[in-house]
Amino acid sequence: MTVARIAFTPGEPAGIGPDLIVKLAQHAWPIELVVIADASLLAQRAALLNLPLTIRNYEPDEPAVAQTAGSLTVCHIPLTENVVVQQLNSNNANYVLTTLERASRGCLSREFAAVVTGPVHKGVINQAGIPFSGHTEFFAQHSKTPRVVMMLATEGLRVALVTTHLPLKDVPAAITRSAVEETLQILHADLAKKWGIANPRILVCGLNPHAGEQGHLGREEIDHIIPAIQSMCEQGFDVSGPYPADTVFQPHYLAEADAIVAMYHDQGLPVLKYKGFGNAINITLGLPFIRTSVDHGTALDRAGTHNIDDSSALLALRTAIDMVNR
Ligand SMILES: NC(=O)c1ccc[n+]([C@@H]2O[C@H](COP(=O)([O-])OP(=O)(O)OC[C@H]3O[C@@H](n4cnc5c(N)ncnc54)[C@H](O)[C@@H]3O)[C@@H](O)[C@H]2O)c1
Ligand SMILES: N[C@H](C(=O)O)[C@H](O)COP(=O)(O)O
Repeated sequence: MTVARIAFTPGEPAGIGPDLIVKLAQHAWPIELVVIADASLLAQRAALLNLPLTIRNYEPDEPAVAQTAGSLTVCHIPLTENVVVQQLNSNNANYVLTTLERASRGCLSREFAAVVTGPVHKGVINQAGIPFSGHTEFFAQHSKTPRVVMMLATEGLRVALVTTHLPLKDVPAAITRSAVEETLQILHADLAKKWGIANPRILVCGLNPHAGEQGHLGREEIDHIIPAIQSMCEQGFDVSGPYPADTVFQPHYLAEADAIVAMYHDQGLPVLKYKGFGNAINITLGLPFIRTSVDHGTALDRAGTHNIDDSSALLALRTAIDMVNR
């Protein structure tokens, strides 16, 4: 049986991404885990954490081998400057983006079966003068995919977003009928393909308080969201709403739903993270490859300490492996 290769990008080098991959390396994996990062950074972080680590250079032309505990296969990308743990350095922003670009290129060429990402610091990349709003947008742009969907998932709840990293003032204009309908189509297709749910049931939030109160508290529901839902229903999809976002996250609604669609980041993700922070994953739907990620950020204050939770990273990797196998 051939062994799949999965790329891992640790993200911000001063944050907990390198710690997470050193911790993941303490397990054996049924795939070759190709870490796209500076090899000396990983060796230094393992030493700091006092964890065993043998680094093997990635050889793309050799057959992939399953990962043994205590080892990592590293596709070396050199840092621009040495890393001081917990200290952001905008001079390493290009390094971070080079790791993402290498992973994306490898996924598009099928060198890698999937990519799992650690957390990046969006602010420090922008501080370096490079416009960047997130992995989701980066991978969409790099793969020339016009629309992708950010979804976070934990036990008992999946939340997909119509808009991603957008200033709140720009959200209403982005809630168009086509944006909502395309999000629903991508979500429906990926729930079927990646989770094996034959006819997913999707509940859609409104944008305004009380889903617009019949137009008295905003018209986005009437003008855009309802027409998109109706169109999906006419095509035979099990989609309902718009529901007021403050009431839809109740057990009796969730019991009937495979996913909730929220209109913007902080409408849906606080609920998801309250329910499952640390035990959730972030997945980009609609990309031409599998991408999963942790549900948390760079946690700079905890980098290089033993005080981190690697549950989300473990779940992101296990989910990617399951999806590759499926
Ligand atoms: N996947 C990603 O790339 C991703 C996701 C979210 C946030 N971010 C970025 O991370 C940066 C910091 O964001 P933030 O401070 O809002 O969120 P954060 O998740 O980094 O930290 C929030 C709190 O949770 C704690 N925490 C986070 N992950 C933890 C873990 N694995 N174990 C133990 N404690 C953990 C932190 O110490 C902090 O107290 C921002 O630049 C943001 O854009 C990146
Ligand atoms: N929106 C994500 C979250 O809150 O967890 C996070 O910023 C990561 O986004 P990307 O996967 O696009 O980097």
